[in-house]
Amino acid sequence: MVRFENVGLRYGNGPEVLRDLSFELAPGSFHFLTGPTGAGKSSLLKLLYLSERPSRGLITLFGEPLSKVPREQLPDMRRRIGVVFQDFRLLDHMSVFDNVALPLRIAGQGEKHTREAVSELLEWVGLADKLDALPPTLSGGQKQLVAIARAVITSPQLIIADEPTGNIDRDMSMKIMRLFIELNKQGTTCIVATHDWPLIDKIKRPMLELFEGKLAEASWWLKPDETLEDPA
Ligand SMILES: Nc1ncnc2c1ncn2[C@@H]1O[C@H](COP(=O)(O)OP(=O)(O)OP(=O)(O)O)[C@@H](O)[C@H]1O
Repeated sequence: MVRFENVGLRYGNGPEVLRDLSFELAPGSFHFLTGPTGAGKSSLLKLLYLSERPSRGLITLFGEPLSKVPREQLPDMRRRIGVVFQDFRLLDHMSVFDNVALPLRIAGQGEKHTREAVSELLEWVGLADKLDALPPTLSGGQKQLVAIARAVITSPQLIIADEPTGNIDRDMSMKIMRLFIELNKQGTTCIVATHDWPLIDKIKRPMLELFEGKLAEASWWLKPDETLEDPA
């Protein structure tokens, strides 16, 4: 699904903020991405959702080396990726319904299909009663649920979340993580950047750990005999 080979990233003429990254995310896997502030987590995710290009090394996404994908095909590739941000990035002047519908409308889907898909997803995240609400009237957790519904409405193969539970209370954080786990069980590959150690500890999934732009040698991985349990 994703392969990095000796990838480095620098912004402009600055120093490399990511160095010698080599790893693979198998189709259907779930990984946490951790590391201290400034270690490069968001930068690594930007490479994954095609918002930055590597300064060196090779990234292969969906089996295709990115350096060989023509620029005009990048939007198609981007549509196979759902992204969730810590600050939600909802459009405040649009209703919850319209925010979630937006990716389908941009893709030119018919209104009947869009209505059905949006209703189903808002039911799934537990916001069926908030269709007409404007984002500023929602709690942080509810905004994140809307952002997740919007991220998955195009049925992406890869979900990328950058600190999705930052500033969200514990119960809602668990609910959000359960949604990612449900998506993963349906086959979506997930990578979730977080500092939330209690969540990581509870959910027990493989982890990529960044320190000063490099992957730690001793990232913690599930032992082969350790069973994955659903969070309580
Ligand atoms: N657009 C940019 N231009 C220049 N430097 C940047 C840019 N974005 C990030 N950086 C630098 O890259 C390094 C890694 O930043 P990044 O945001 O990827 O870290 P992070 O691990 O996500 O941090 P945090 O946990 O605080 O969000 C930092 O030194 C940061 O200053």
